[in-house]
Amino acid sequence: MTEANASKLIDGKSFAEGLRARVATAASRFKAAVGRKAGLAVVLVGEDPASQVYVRSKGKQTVACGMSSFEHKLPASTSEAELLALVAKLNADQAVDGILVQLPLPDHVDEQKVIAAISPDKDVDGFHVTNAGRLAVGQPGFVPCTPLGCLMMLKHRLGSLDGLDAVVIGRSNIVGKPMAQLLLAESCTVTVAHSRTRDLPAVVRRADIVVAAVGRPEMVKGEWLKPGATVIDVGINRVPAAEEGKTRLVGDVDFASALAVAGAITPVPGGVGPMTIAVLLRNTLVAAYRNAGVVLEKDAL
Ligand SMILES: Nc1nc2c(c(=O)[nH]1)N[C@@H](CN(C=O)c1ccc(C(=O)N[C@@H](CCC(=O)O)C(=O)O)cc1)CN2
Repeated sequence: MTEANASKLIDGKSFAEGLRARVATAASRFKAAVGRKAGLAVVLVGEDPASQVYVRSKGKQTVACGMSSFEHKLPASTSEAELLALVAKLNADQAVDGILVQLPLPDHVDEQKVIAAISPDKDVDGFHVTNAGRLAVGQPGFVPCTPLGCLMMLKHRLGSLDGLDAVVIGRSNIVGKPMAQLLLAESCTVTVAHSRTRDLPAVVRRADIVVAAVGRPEMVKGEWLKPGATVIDVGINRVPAAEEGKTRLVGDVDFASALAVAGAITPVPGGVGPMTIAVLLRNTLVAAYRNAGVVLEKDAL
């Protein structure tokens, strides 16, 4: 890669490392002030291989930052009632500041019901309708980790986002909608594009900021972009590799063609993904401070 292109990369891995270091400092201050570690409970139902990797990584990073990790691994046959009972137990547990139920859940469990059962003050995923509402009206709450990580990287790269045109491709509750809210709160002019959007390339070409969260491998092409645009690729898609039987990870953006046109871009892997877990740790610590009634230093995280 040329030096000019290398300078366009937004390195989520090293950004996440920096955030984790700040979380570790604030976690040790929390322990000194409150007399216990901040704690995160992660619940995994079933044996989805990717989810197992993410949950293991969450546990390891939680401990590495000086917080307590409580892992609950349940069989795929776990009933909705059993899962709801565990969530109720974790809601009442004083050692647990944050609760995360790894998604996706098996088909027989109603995801929305489970998310609704998590106390909004421990909902470090920011998926509860109360936190979605708080974000929509600009009240403090928990913001979903992936979009908050994207916003942190955008602000670090661009400074003020005031008045910029942003296009978010994808309208999921977990990424697209909260991402749009966050960009709106930064005074961007936001368009949310989706599968029914007419002439998507023309919509994308207007944007200073493109966030691709559509779940379709390499869909966004370089020729769609406004020259110099900042591109955040949320996609994590496993596709067949050139070598027989192997797979590789690609985003929702066609990286090679986009790199030639963009001003800045997140790679996959090593872009948005690592930030998702780092922001989870950040949210957990914020929850711990709030739940303990202790003030977290401004700009500590
Ligand atoms: N309850 C939740 N479930 C899920 C979430 C979430 O935020 N909350 N997000 C995703 C999965 N996820 C975290 O849970 C996650 C995905 C990807 C990464 C990551 O670091 N990806 C790497 C590549 C990893 C690989 O090689 O497969 C990267 O992009 O560099 C971290 C966390 C769905 N479920």
